[in-house]
Amino acid sequence: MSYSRQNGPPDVTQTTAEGHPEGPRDRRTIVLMATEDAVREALSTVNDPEINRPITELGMVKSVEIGADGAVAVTVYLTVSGCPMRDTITQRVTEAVSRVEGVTAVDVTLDVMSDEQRKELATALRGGQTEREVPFAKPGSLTRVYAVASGKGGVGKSSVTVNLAAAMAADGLKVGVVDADIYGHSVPRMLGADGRPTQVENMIMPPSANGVKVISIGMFTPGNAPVVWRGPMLHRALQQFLADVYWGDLDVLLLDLPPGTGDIAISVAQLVPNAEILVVTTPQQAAAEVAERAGSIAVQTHQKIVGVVENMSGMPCPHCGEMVDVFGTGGGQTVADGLTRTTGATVPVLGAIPIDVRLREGGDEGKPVVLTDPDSPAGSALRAIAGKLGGRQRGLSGLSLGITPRNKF
Ligand SMILES: Nc1ncnc2c1ncn2[C@@H]1O[C@H](COP(=O)(O)OP(=O)(O)OP(=O)(O)O)[C@@H](O)[C@H]1O
Repeated sequence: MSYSRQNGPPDVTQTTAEGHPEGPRDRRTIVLMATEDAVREALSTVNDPEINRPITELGMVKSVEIGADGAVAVTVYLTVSGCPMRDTITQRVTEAVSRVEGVTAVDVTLDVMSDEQRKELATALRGGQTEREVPFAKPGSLTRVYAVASGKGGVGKSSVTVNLAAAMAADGLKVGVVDADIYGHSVPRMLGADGRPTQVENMIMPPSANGVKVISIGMFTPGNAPVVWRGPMLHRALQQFLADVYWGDLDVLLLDLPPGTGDIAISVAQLVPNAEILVVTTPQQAAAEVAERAGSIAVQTHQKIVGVVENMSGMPCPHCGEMVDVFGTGGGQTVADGLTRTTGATVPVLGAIPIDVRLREGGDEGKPVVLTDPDSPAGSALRAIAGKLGGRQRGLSGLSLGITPRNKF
């Protein structure tokens, strides 16, 4: 169809009926033509899958060209070459642009950011800060940080961490997990996070699974190689996980600590002094004594203990349903009472989780029981604890209230 000057350029986005020399009843359709503004607006609805912010804000749209036939060519910058999200980004861009009126075809070309562009992006993601700093330790931080500790290994600390994280994310909170159990990292598998983190300059994009962002040393070691690191290296790794990972605005960050009272617990206290300690123990008295020792490190580091979780608290007999106290009873309360005495602040038992085969299976398969079987005894106990921790008020201490004192005249 051709257009007279009178009708204007063919960038009109509506169909009209108007007068025509051949008679008023002749109905003409003006070809719908996409505008660059409309295409860019559509692109602003496309989030980068890892950073979770619009690609337009991240400087990822290199160019937009619209042909006379309505075919749109978009060139998108990837943050790194071989970005694992390239297909997702292409698909999202194609879908968003195809929805713009007048677009007849979409062609997406991928380019890669220069070092300079990556630096700018990393600085922008740090909120303009070029220096590395731990965002959760800043006075205005609204993220609640829980360091999950235990005395002995194998008491279910990682299982508890992963399930609490998944339950809070299912409740709509933005949740991250740092697998700080450097020697026994198991969180990614338990959460089903098998992706590798992408790096933009020295900023790391954490993979996410079941709505939870997660970072682990296991994502940086080849295969199942053991990590043989000493204190200062562990400290640097933890600092990187906290300062160099792009977490975005989290409601809750959970740190899965190694068992015992080692270097990492002290590093956590230095790097995130506002982290609150969550102690996991079994009902066994011997385990409780060690757990109490691990918890009481909080006295030296001046950290708060948010509570105790008793895991493996009995097992329902598969034949009669009666609870069998495989690991004895009372360990959780013993730890809570002991820590209350040591710290002088009330330390509650937040809940007791029974032994449940589904919890173990969920961990092996990367499907947390709180999601697959939320009403199972273990699932509902974990969800109740998550509700207590996730529902707590964010701290306001040290926050600017945005009040400007009035001048006195
Ligand atoms: N309540 C439970 N019911 C059944 N199995 C459980 C329960 N809690 C944990 N497990 C299983 O016990 C094993 C140890 O759990 P997990 O790895 O979470 O412990 P951990 O304290 O983090 O150990 P470590 O610190 O040594 O890594 C896992 O196989 C896990 O699936």
